[in-house]
Amino acid sequence: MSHIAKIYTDRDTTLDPLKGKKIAVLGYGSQGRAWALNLRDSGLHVTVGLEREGKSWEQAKADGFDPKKTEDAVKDADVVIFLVPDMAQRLVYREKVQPYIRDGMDIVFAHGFNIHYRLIEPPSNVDVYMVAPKGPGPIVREFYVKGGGVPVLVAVHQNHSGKAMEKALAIAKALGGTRAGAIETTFKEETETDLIGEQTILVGGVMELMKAAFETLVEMGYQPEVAYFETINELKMIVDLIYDKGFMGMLKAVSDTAKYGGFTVGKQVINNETRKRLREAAEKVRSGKFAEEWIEEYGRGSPTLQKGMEDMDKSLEEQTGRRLKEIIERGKPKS
Ligand SMILES: NC(=O)c1ccc[n+]([C@@H]2O[C@H](COP(=O)([O-])OP(=O)(O)OC[C@H]3O[C@@H](n4cnc5c(N)ncnc54)[C@H](O)[C@@H]3O)[C@@H](O)[C@H]2O)c1
Ligand SMILES: CC(C)(O)[C@@H](O)C(=O)O
Ligand SMILES: [Mg+2]
Ligand SMILES: [Mg+2]
Repeated sequence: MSHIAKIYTDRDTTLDPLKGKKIAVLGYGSQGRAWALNLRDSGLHVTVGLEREGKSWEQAKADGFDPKKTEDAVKDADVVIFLVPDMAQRLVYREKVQPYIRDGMDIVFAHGFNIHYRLIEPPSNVDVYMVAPKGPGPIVREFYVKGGGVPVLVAVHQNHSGKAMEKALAIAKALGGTRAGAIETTFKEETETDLIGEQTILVGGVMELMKAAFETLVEMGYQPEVAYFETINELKMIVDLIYDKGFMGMLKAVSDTAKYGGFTVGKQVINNETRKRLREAAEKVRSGKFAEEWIEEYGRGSPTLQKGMEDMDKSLEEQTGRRLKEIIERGKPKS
């Protein structure tokens, strides 16, 4: 199969389609704060819309915004960006956005969940598009401030104006995304790959593999501090090498003993059985069954999510990490 993705960079993009437009950023959390700050620093007109006064409201004010109630930010806006949690978007849309939709408004997402699974179905007289950063919100901000940018995916669901992709690319540019690159995709591809990625590797897979390795060493009687540095702290350095220089660059930096053990034992730990389960998890996303399960869990007050957070907070690995924080901080490069 030969396919080359369409990738846009700063050279192919302009902020013009959004200049002078009023942009409402709904939510001021992980992505909301990064988007509001990056878009404002790129010269766009941003208003932060929030449900109520509280932590986000205070943070937005501290960052120099004058936050408004969601509906007030929306009433005035040309472009409405959904950066509240995925599960909260449907209600915010129904109660605070839908009543104020005007012809030619833009509805924008950072992840396709609510459109792909039809939880939000905007009318046909608006543009619906997505700019999905391939990285956590604080990194989207950090890279931008340091002159770089986190790569993004861009997609158009509804192109009422005929200019939806140009506007998606303008947001991608203002976010810093096109300093790296913006890959064109669909809501379906972004939604499914994002969920599969975060479950099987980025969040779920990495966390469980680190925990399993740490707990195995501790069960065998090794010191938790030694186990922490071995199975959790050093992973960043290995991943950074892969990030900077690819797998070959990483392999060249580790010993032959590590290469040989890695090639042989890695495949025994992550074996065909693991790949089968990875595929099953991916199919569960693709069939919509995961979305159904998550919506149901959220409807019950997210008990599993809350327990996961509580258990992790109390875990020996997290406690050990906290105890070693001073040492880890002291060792970090200073520039
Ligand atoms: N977190 C990430 O790094 C990341 C990366 C890529 C895409 N996304 C997508 O960005 C969007 C926002 O995710 P996030 O992780 O930044 O969100 P978040 O959990 O950090 O959002 C918190 C913000 O939403 C507000 N909020 C919380 N509950 C709410 C409710 N019930 N109703 C209205 N507002 C509420 C909070 O006050 C806060 O301002 C999602 O679509 C997500 O999939 C997130
Ligand atoms: C940062 C991630 C994991 O890539 C994002 O997809 C999220 O949902 O937070
Ligand atoms: Mg995600
Ligand atoms: Mg993601």
